Amino acid sequence: MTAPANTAALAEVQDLPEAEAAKAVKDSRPLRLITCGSVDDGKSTLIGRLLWDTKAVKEDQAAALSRDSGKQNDLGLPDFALLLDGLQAEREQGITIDVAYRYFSTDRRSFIVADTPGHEQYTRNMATGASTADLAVLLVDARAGLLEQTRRHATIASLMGIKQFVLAVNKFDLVSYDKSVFDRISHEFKELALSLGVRQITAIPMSALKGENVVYGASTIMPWYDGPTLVQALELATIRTATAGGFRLPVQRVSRPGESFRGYQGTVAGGSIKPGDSVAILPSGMVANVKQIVTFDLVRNAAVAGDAITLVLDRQVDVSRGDMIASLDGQPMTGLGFDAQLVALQPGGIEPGKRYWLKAGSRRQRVVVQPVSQLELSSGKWKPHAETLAMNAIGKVRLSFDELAVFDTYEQNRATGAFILIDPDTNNTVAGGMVTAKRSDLGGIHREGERVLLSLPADLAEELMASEAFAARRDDVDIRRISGQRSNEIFETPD
Ligand SMILES: Nc1nc2c(ncn2[C@@H]2O[C@H](COP(=O)(O)OP(=O)(O)OP(=O)(O)O)[C@@H](O)[C@H]2O)c(=O)[nH]1
Repeated sequence: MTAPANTAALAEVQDLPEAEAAKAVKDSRPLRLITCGSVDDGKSTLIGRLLWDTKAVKEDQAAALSRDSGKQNDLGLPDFALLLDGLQAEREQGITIDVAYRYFSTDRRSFIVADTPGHEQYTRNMATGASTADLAVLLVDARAGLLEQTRRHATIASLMGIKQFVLAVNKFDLVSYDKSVFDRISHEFKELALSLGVRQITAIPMSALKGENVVYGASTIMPWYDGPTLVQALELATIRTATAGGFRLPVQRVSRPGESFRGYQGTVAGGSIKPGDSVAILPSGMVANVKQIVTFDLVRNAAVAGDAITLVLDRQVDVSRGDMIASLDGQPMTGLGFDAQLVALQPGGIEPGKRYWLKAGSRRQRVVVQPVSQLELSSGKWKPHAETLAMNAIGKVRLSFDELAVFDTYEQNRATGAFILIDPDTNNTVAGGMVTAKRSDLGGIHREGERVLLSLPADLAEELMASEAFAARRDDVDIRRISGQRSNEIFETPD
């Protein structure tokens, strides 16, 4: 099929119901998507095709492509996958090995696509791409249907909070555009998606190579299909708002250029703030009001998520790098124990009971990880009592900290609910994960050298410190207050 001119395709897109079209036009933020699937399903070809047909390929790039490739496909078109070969290693090995971001746009919307690799050992890059995406395009080869790798990627994408999937049933030209193949694969996929809690699913039969149902429709070849093209599905997808909750500023730096000025710098990770608003400094729980919001060169009257700011408070408080400044209403969770889900990224896996470094934003803390269960990809079920989580395994774990940690759930805030684990022996990143809930542990008991450290809510800590029992143990027990938190609040926090 010869692709029609680009404008003709966009005219087709504009035939969408008015309300939907208005919604799509209004959204000026780019939609972020990932493409994933097994090796050779055609991801690179699909992205190349998207870039080509939306005219995102610059003329010089296009010329270079024709010159360079010498490899035209059987349709006499350039090999689109070559558009994506940014990395030398990729050319050498003929595979995609890192996350590459590409940009394209239509009249309706702009898009950022993360091309994530299909090889098993690169699950980590897939997780990286998925952590910021609004939508996942999962590719399958129409001849092969869903594979274990498709299931793994769909699972990671859903764990990363992606709620919209497009199933691209690719290479449809190789199955004679057979409707029954499409029905079977899309049915199987819908079952998988539903088991993952994903309800917004669009399955599209397509040929990335020939450009059918990617940007241009293919009604003459597949008259039985009356759904959207890939681009139409992307234009109508919703952009997930990263944060539903309150203001969050993970403090990256304390700025003290002179005696009279002290500001706390970082990038707003959620919500908004204006002068006069009350904030809590976590984990200490101290409270202050915002005096001034300063950016690179001006004083602002408000800041929102994504802004890099310096916050000046109205009083002297103890704030250091790694602390979180949050709105007083709707604070993040502070505690010593959290439930999380993670993906193990290194050959050694995750060892139960080992102390790792947890890095979340500007904060780095010691943590002990206890696997609770592991996802069995073939059945989609959680198997209890996981011991080690091997590489690529997806597990539910308990995180236990020595010192108070501050998190939102990933569901509520992707910036303040996500973390990576670092092996202190090798400095390798061994897992990427998301916090799912706070555990209602009542404080914690830890040993630091000869001394025992008891972390308790403020009221219990005070009670204990006043007791005679404690007076006798003063030399070997330290009591630490979990400030701002009282025991009844902890007991009432749902697990
Ligand atoms: N017939 C046909 N071939 C296709 C189609 N899409 C991709 N291919 C071919 O399938 C092969 C693999 O495509 P790629 O785009 O390199 O696959 P990939 O999934 O990106 O593979 P990796 O980068 O190795 O993960 C290439 O030879 C493509 O030309 C299609 O729709 N129809």
